[in-house]
Amino acid sequence: TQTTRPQRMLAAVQKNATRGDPRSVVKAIDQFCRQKEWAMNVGDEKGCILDSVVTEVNPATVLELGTYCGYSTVRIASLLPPDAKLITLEFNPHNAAIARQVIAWAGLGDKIQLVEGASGDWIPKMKEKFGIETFDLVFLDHWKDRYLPDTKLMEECGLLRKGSILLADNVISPGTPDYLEYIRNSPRYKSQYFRSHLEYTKAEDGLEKSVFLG
Ligand SMILES: CNc1ncnc2c1ncn2[C@@H]1O[C@H](/C=C/CNC(=O)c2cc(-c3ccc(F)cc3)cc(O)c2O)[C@H](F)[C@H]1O
Ligand SMILES: [Mg+2]
Repeated sequence: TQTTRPQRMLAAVQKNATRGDPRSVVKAIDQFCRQKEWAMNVGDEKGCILDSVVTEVNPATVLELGTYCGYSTVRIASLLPPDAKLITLEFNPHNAAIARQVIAWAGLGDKIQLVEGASGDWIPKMKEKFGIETFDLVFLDHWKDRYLPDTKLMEECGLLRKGSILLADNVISPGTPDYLEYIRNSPRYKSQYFRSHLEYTKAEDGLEKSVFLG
C-alpha cells in the first residue's frame, strides 16, 4: 500500500540519521527534501535564522504552532538550555504520530511536549494544563490564516510578557498578509523581517521576528 510523504521522511531519518543526534536528524530531513521530495519544513536556510533567534533568546519556555513532522521542533529543542520546555501543537493525528518518532529518534523526548490538538483549543489551557505562565518564544508555522487569530488569543490569555518573541515562518510564501499588517502596525510590537528563501527553492520567503512590548 502507498506510503505518505511524512512516512517516507521518517524512513529517511531512520535510515540516515544517528539515534540521539538531533543535528543528524535535521540534516537527513534536509537531504531528503532536496534530493527526493519537497516538504514544508522551515528548511536549512531559514533554519539558520531560526537557530540564531533561539540562541539569542535562550528561552525557558517555547510554543510551536504546527509541528508537522517535527523538523523545526527538533531544530529548536537541540539548542535549548537544560531545564527549558518546548510545547508543540499538531492537530493532524498522522503528522503527530510521525513527529513523535522523529523527536524520539533525535533523543529529545524529555525537552519536547507534543500536544495533539488545535491551537485555538489549547492556547487557553496552557496555564492550567502545563503550568506555563508566559512563553519566551513562539514559533508560528501552522495554517497561515491562523497566525493572526492565534496571536490575539495568546495576548488575551496573558501568555505573552514584555520581551516575548514571536517568530513567524512564511510571511511572504505562502504569505500571511493580515498577520503582517497587524504586527507591523501595532504599537505593542517591534518587528523585523529576515529575508530568505522558501525552503529548498529560490523563491523569496522570510521570517518575521516580533518583540511583544507589553
Ligand atoms: C489551526 N490550528 C492548528 N493547530 C494545530 N496544528 C495545526 C493547526 N493548523 C495547522 N496545523 C498543523 O500544522 C501543519 C501545517 C502547516 C501549514 N504550513 C504551510 O501551509 C506551509 C506551506 C508552504 C508552501 C509554500 C509555497 C508553496 F508553493 C507551497 C507550500 C511552506 C511552508 O513553510 C508552510 O509552513 C500541519 F500540516 C497541520 O496539521
Ligand atoms: Mg512553514
